[in-house]
Amino acid sequence: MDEWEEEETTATSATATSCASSDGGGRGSWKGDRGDFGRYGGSRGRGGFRNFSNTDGDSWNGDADNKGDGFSGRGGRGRGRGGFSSSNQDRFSGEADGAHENGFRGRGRGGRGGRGGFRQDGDQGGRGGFGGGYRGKDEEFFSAGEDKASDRKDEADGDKPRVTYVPPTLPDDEDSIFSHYESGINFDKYDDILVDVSGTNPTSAIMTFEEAGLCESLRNNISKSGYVKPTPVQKHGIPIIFAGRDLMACAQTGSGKTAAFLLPILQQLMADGVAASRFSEKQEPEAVIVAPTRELICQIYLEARKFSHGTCVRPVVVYGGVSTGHQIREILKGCNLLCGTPGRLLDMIGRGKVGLSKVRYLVLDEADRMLDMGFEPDMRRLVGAYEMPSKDNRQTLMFSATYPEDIQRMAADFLKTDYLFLAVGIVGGACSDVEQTFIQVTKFSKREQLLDLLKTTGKERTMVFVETKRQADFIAAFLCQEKVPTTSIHGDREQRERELALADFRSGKCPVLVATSVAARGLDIPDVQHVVNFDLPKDIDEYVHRIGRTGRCGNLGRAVAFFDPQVDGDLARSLVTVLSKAQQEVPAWLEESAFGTHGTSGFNPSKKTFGATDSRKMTSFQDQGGVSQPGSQSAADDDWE
Ligand SMILES: Nc1ncnc2c1ncn2[C@@H]1O[C@H](COP(=O)(O)OP(=O)(O)OP(=O)(O)O)[C@@H](O)[C@H]1O
Repeated sequence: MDEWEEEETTATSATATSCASSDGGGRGSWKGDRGDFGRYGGSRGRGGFRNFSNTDGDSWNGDADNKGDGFSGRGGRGRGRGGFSSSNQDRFSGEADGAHENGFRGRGRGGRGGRGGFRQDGDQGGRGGFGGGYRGKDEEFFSAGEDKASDRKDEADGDKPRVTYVPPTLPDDEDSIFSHYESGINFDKYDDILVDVSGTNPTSAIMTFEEAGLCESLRNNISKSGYVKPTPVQKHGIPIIFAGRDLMACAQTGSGKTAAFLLPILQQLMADGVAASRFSEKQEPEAVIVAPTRELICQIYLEARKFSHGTCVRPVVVYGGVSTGHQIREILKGCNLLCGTPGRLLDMIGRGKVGLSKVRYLVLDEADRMLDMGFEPDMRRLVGAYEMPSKDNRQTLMFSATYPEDIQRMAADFLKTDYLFLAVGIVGGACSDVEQTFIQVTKFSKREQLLDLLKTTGKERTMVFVETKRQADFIAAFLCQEKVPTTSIHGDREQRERELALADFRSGKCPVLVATSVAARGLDIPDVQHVVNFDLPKDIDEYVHRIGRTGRCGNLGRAVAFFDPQVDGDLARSLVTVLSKAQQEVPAWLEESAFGTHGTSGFNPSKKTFGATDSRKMTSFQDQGGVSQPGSQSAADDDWE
């Protein structure tokens, strides 16, 4: 066996993930009201909530056959030397006998950590070199695997569980590849959105896909995907990329940013006759795309696979929680466009399976997230990696719906000085197709309010966002107990559980998905009619991304937020700003909470960077009322603010 080869388990051996099953051992108890989960663990060595599925039916049958099942079993006992901290300020000590962030008390052993401490997914965590460990709220469990010697030592020692999960083989019939949901009644209203391109010598927009001069296979794939005309970010973004310019693009959630970068990249690779070759032990992709979460990068990969269908360009995806050996074998079949989460991508580079010398395009999706404190070091490692062309010798493309000013300034380090800034609509603004409602609550009334709400939504797909992984498990368990078919996704779940949870949600088997911020960005799930912010996030951008899981591609959506004045007061001003910029009614009580009893006269919306535009400009577009015309482009450095 090669160093990376390992025995694998396939998806067929995955345990169930949603609404209660019974393979968890059957000894523990779930004490619902106070969040005391007792021995709420599940399977060996993970200490997490996992037997949460009723594969036979829709609702969780908490009283009878599952009594004692599901929420028990043996939790993980970390024995790593490191620690685990997240932005939730929780801390897991590897010595703590399973009492990790979620407060689950595991029994028995399992999940022994290496140096990275808590190591949910084995081969991603705790390697030497970068120190490893869990980094950031609910996201990548990371290691970059530079220290191969210590990797091998870990593996040889059997000092860490090996990730053996191999995702199910993707269906390769055209119906599956090109399945899509319909754009909504407001799709044409995209054309009314103000667009601004700033920077020197901006390019002209295209109005149709025909004008883009795409090759036939790409045109066919676009049409099989149901795309008739480009969205504004595509109209402007595609020619900018064709012109070889670096780009920082901001457009509202669900407005087609993925195709805006994939189509021109694929077109240019095809035009240049790039073709995958399996005759190399080290693959050299021409394009590298990074995104912050596993599910999002998989989705981007599926889009790339769809658009490159029937061509010689081969996309590959790498992300944590999945067998490394499996992913290396996929890479070695040929790789022109590599999609990856940062930790696993750096790992593959460190292992010498991926070379960067041919990289022409580097794409950061959810760029503001990729450059914030959690991922910035990885991004700097990536651009500084051996053979990675300098920024002058590659095209760097950044996309997001939000761009805080400080992040924009830092992003400039990664871009050529003459990059273009594309703003479609209000930078950082919420999608106006999402109707936002706020309900004032107290901490103790939230669960009942949620239940009442879900009774009115019936089987419509609803995402319920909470702040912590423990809360996600707790609320999901509570809903299941109340016979609401529910599943959950968060960073403590194994990858196969995360994938199954999403699949159950997509299929409608579990129409309610309780999620942490791991699902806040980018996920494009058809027919999500509702988003509930059970807990509001601390950050307004996070709120904008969360509610953007509904109301996508011209469809209408609804977002309900529980506002607890004791906890959420700091967010009130930003919320008022988001609501008013999305032309939605601001409840008087929220305004009062934001500005006191004296009303809003003379207020300066949000101390935060919301509403920022191209940071190279000094004032804000919104604050000046905006002078750009729909679909217009400002000339170089036009003072459109
Ligand atoms: N021109 C188009 N015509 C029809 N549908 C489109 C078009 N462009 C994109 N879509 C579809 O719109 C949906 C949203 O696109 P996408 O996921 O790229 O949005 P996004 O802007 O990246 O959102 P987010 O900010 O949440 O990441 C997808 O289902 C995509 O296939």
